[in-house]
Amino acid sequence: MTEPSAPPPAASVRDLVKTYGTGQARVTALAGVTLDLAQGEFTAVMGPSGSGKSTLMHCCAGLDTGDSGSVRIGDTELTRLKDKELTRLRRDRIGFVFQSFNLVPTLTARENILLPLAIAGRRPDEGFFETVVDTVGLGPRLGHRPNELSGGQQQRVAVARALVSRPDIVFADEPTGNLDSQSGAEVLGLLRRSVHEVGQTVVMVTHDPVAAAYTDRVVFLADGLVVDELRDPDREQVLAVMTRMTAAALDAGASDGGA
Ligand SMILES: Nc1ncnc2c1ncn2[C@@H]1O[C@H](COP(=O)(O)OP(=O)(O)OP(=O)(O)O)[C@@H](O)[C@H]1O
Repeated sequence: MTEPSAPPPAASVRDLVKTYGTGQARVTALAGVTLDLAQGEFTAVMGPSGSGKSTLMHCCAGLDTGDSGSVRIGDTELTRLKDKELTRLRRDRIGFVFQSFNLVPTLTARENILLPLAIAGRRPDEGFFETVVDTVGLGPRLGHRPNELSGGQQQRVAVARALVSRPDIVFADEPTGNLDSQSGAEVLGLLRRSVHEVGQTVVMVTHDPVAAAYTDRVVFLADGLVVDELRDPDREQVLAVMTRMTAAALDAGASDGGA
């Protein structure tokens, strides 16, 4: 008899290297990242500007490819997929939330939420649609167009759109970057509920220690490598790691300058 095995990670990255440019303009964005993202967990990716956060997220989401190493979504190895298969994987198994909402201005909130399913030719599961709309708290505003909604409400529509197809993993790139703190808290609370109540896997890039404190785990990048992580973080712990990383970068800069 075989033992029941633990579920595979929602995403796993092995020795991922990504460079941009050539010659003197060559930049190493990812220098060999290895990382597992567990199913049903809310993970934040943090690190200084230029540390590789967006590149890592884009490679994990099949929007960009590394030079070497591997990226899996579940047990699908992305580097082996042809363009069409990658497009289908992004459409069917991945959800996105962007800093700038990216809603279609001529469609209502309801139509925006259902758009990815319509594009995929899938019928919405009415029960789950209601659950998502309840969780997002948009009921009376579903008939409104984006320009009739506040920034926070627009981002909640974008989160609902990412959740409604029940993707294997949702990638959120600074989802609260354009929001005031109250609206940001609503969006973060929503993402956290989607993880803890619906079992969604969410990965979020953020610069904000308050946002990171909503997550189960924070992974810190510096110079294209994972350098630290925290479990069940609070804001002070996140700030302490960020301060330590800034001091280490200043030290390294000072010794480079002295060399
Ligand atoms: N298309 C590109 N062409 C050239 N260099 C790039 C490109 N995209 C990213 N880079 C470089 O790769 C490195 C990592 O960039 P990336 O955007 O992943 O960092 P980040 O941590 O997301 O930064 P930020 O917090 O400022 O958004 C940086 O040095 C950046 O300048």
